[in-house]
Amino acid sequence: MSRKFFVGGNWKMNGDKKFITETIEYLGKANLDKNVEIVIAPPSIYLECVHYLAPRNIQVSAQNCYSVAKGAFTGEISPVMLNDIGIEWVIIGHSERRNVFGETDNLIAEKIGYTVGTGLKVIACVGEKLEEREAGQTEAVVFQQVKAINNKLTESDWSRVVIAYEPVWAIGTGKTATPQQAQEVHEKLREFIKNEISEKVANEIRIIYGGSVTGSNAKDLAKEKDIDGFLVGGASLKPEFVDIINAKL
Ligand SMILES: O=C(CO)COP(=O)(O)O
Repeated sequence: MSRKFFVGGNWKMNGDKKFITETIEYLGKANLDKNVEIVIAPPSIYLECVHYLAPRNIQVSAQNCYSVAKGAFTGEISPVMLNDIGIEWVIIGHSERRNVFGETDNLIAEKIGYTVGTGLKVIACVGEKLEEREAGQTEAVVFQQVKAINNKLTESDWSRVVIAYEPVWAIGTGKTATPQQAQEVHEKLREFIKNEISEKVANEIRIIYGGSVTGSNAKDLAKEKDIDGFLVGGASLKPEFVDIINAKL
């Protein structure tokens, strides 16, 4: 079963108009692996601008959205409105949303369920904290996160979802999971999905890794059989993002 390699660049709350112009120009000129699905996620205020400027081989993602179409939810982003401006992807459940903004497994599952129903595609993030890993709870935590999402999805909805395994201890810390550590969790997640959802979903779903991915560690991570791509934070703001996209070449 071959799954298309997927590389997402999560800019988080970074970038300005000058950065966008320069980055789009740089990515537009770069030689990018044609077999890779590439998605960049700028802050919401720049979504339309990046969508307008981005070369055709690069899709655009929001970093978050809410679980209803419209209403009295000051400051929130509607999946229906993302569709309206031509955005195809949304990151939901990022660890910064979970840990800085207190989003629960349940809220994240609600958001993913609603968003996939509107026709958008979702990068659903899961991952354990350092203390959970040290307590031997990694599997229990990520399985529970996936289970909560599955409660809100049908089997066919999963074709619109990419799972990003992002161990919280590896995000923005420079402490990348080793290829073996990441592969181990990815493999277990795939097995869990096979038992909990279906063999088809387990075979087809992309499970990508995030957490201090760089131009120099991407190649080794990309060799692992259950690592189907990356969700990149800091390095997606730098020219080395191209090396990450091209990690399979
Ligand atoms: O959170 C991440 C991507 O969503 C990872 O961030 P870093 O690549 O900066 O560790």
